[in-house]
Amino acid sequence: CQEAVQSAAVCRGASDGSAAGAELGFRKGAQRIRSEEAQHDPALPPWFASYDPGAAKSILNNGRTCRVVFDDTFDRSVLRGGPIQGAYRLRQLHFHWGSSDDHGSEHVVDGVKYAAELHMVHWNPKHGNFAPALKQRDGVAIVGVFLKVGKTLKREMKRILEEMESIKTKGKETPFLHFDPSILFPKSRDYWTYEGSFTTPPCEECVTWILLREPIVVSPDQMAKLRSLSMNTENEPFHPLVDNWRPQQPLKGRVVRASFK
Ligand SMILES: N/C(=N\S(N)(=O)=O)N1CCCC1
Ligand SMILES: [Zn+2]
Repeated sequence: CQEAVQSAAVCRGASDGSAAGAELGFRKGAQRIRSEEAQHDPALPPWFASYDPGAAKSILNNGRTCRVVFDDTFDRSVLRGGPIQGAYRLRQLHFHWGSSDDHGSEHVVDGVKYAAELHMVHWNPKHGNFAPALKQRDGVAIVGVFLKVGKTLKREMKRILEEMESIKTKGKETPFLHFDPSILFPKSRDYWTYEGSFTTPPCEECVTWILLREPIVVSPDQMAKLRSLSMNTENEPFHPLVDNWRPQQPLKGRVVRASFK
């Protein structure tokens, strides 16, 4: 079943798989980052997240990931600076992870696969709503954070992981209030950025990726908590929710910029 999760979600060119589609699809899917080839851009400013803890609403299992949802009806929790213009609203965060610690991230850096990857999805309110923003090249900005397994636990992940019990199966959702997700960020604000797409089909090419260089460290128990989720509903046979990552796509000549030397 995990294979189905992986293979069903490869981002290709146009849905008809045509050559033209392949050309158009050059932004699709997560990328392999080669730090040597990333171009340091000294003009790239720092990025800033100013999140209102009161914007947190709920946490859910949709059978593909665990997602925390935020109120994005006004500029309440926003991302600014970095490669984006203006303030993008935080809509949700979710994770991708593997069945073991040696894989799970959607981006790969110099051949390194991390155990998991956190995505914080923001959208550009100049496009009115989230749905129309998906049709725009400057519609969405996603901050990606790698999770590495180490000896220490990430205390700031505790609240999210404590909720795994109550969202064990697909379709479960529970209130999740007073949470500022900026506590999940690593110390360093160094990042890579490139113009890409969502990693799940139809892989809209509307995403400015802001991929943080420094991973956060979580404990083996914390990773096990994430892997304790199920893909199935409570009335279906058990299928562990693991390997919800997508195969990386070749960069195809796209430029990845680095905010650091
Ligand atoms: N694929 C996605 N995010 S991701 N994995 O590219 O960050 N999304 C699809 C709709 C909302 C977010
Ligand atoms: Zn994602």
